[in-house]
Amino acid sequence: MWRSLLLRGTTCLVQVATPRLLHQRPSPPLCARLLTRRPLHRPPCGLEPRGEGYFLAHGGTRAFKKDAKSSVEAPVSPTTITDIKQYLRTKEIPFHDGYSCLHTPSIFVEPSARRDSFSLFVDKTTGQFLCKDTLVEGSWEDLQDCLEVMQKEEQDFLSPRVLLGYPESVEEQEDREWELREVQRIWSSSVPFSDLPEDEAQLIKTMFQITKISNATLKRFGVRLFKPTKSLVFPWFGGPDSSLKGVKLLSAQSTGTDKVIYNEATVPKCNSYYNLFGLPLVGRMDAEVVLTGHELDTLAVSQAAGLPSVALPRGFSCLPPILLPYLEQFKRVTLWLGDDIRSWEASKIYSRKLGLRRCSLVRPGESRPRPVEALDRGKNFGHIIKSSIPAAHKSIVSFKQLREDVYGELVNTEQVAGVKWGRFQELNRILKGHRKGELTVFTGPTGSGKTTFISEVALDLCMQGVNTLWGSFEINNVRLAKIMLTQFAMQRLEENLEQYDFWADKFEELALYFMTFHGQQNIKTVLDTMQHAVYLYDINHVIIDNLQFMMGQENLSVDKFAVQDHIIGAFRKFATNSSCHVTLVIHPRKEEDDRELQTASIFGSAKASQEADNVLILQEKKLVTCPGRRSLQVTKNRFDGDVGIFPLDFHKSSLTFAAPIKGRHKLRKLAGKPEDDEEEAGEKEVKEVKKEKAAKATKTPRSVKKATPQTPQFPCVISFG
Ligand SMILES: Nc1ncnc2c1ncn2[C@@H]1O[C@H](COP(=O)(O)OP(=O)(O)OP(=O)(O)O)[C@@H](O)[C@H]1O
Repeated sequence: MWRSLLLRGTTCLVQVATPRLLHQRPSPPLCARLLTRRPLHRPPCGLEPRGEGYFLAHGGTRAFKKDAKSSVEAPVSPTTITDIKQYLRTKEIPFHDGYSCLHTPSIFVEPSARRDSFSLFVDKTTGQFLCKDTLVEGSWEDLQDCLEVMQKEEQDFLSPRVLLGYPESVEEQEDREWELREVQRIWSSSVPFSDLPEDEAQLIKTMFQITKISNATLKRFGVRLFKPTKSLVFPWFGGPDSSLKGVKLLSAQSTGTDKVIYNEATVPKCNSYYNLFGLPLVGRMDAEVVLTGHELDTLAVSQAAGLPSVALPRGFSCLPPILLPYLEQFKRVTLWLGDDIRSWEASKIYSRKLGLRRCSLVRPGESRPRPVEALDRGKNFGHIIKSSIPAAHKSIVSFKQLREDVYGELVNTEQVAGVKWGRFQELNRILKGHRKGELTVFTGPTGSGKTTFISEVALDLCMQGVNTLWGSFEINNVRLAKIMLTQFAMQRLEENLEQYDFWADKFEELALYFMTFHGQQNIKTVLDTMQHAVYLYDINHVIIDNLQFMMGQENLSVDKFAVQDHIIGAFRKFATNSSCHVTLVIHPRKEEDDRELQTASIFGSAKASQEADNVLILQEKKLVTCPGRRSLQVTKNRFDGDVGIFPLDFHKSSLTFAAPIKGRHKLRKLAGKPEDDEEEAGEKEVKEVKKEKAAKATKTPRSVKKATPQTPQFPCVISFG
């Protein structure tokens, strides 16, 4: 098969003979989402893969496939590090074995002009490559193609200008130009701190609780003030020419108490904002860095510890692999991402990406707050960084090594219980929260609303910063996204099309991804894709709707329930190993008209029910007084044993669920260990009846405002000018 690479500028096609591709297509690029200002008539796009685009850059400007939401496909030919090394050796390409990447000489720079002889980085996990000198990037297959061309044409380098995967549409070009203008406009109308009158500078510093950060530090990092919104402006300088690529604006809002809420906005939008703030100040020979979760923390570390420090672009919510090459030079990386359990968990996960042996982690605690607070409280930074814990852990540990972890769990019980739902207080009450690494099994009668309900449950978490991946095998991604968008906007957008762009723009900022599978799938392919997405997008929650779509490919000559057990076991293992929550939708094994479903209605064997941490059942009958009304029953909760059931009202126009109005229904909480209740959950005498507190939730109308993501990871929109 011949593969085409479009030659930019000359518009001619180069055809590259790649025998390897006779049997397989290269994996499509994993695309970033681009800021869009879409005219209303345009339909929602990009939920399904639309042909193949390549992820190659041109002249320092990234080319992105324009997708409204990211779709994730299975890596067609999962590349192993052994394959990559083998290939490079056969092509006689020298390489260094780095922490997360292999380093090779860039084939996009003339040999005589190479500043750094090893400036092309190949990700050891995915094979994605990036040339730091030219910013050309692409898949492993793209790189192989380039090498084949070079060899065939006996060249010793390729011009980066020849490579661009797909032509930019007029609209894309307009968007990019608009962004550039916007970045320039904000930057040029912002004022350096040193140009502000002293009292004004102090006032702003007080607002942001950074009174201890000196003007000199702010100046070194180029932080400015954007007066119209009283926002701090953090610049993104990048590329070989260190040009201005974007800006992040941080605004502070007082809550009346001594707490301050920060709102962030970036241009370009957060999903294509790849700034490691502080990077331009890192010297070529620096071997140590402190990685923080916020620009202000990086300022604090730099000032107080005198160490190089860089901040992740989206807080601790993700570490995009495309940034890994920039961290390769460091022999020691200290991760000091925040002061809570979520940032601590994230630092453990990111140290795997960065290479465990060079990473050490600052454990959050009373004496180790986040850096900007540590500066405020006069903490000893040298001591905190020195006492960070090596990420590489031994297989066997003593209680001495665990005691801090145990203490951390005891003092942070609320955080340990997981992320709280914003819309489902009853779930918070029973399950306490949504925790990493757990497996939830969810079932309900056919057509009862399982997909609709779990969609809102997952959306709610996603809005709290839980990076989410959907595997919807039954309904296609466009329909699923439509359901989610309706739930997000809490209204029928069909009747309010003029609001479509407003909600779609906000929805697009959620860290929400979709697998592009439809129909029967092989479990291994699905697990490979999930693994891939966890690495690329730091996914915390995967929803598989539903398990039956993995059964068809397995050998059903063996016992069907044994197959189901095997699949559930595989998801269980994935959840544990990847620290990722998996929610598995399963059709019930049997449905009888006059009985509610039970845990036993789902599983083939007791072994399988042990694998799940949580079992949730959407009940449709009998347990409630009104026929047709649904209830959500939790029949297993490994975290603390609480189980229970609560009624749900369905709002057809917004496709959302809510607790019914006070007094009409009662929340029933079943006492005892969940295992005891499994058989009798719906029939047993309810031992503990609680007055429904849901009134609180219903008193506050679920307004449009509530649907707006407010977390620091997903910035609110600030309008400029
Ligand atoms: N509580 C409810 N009351 C009435 N209709 C509902 C309710 N929940 C969902 N629906 C509607 O029922 C239809 C089926 O919903 P959904 O696809 O979520 O069910 P499901 O249980 O996932 O179906 P399946 O068993 O086929 O997987 C949809 O049109 C949805 O809007």
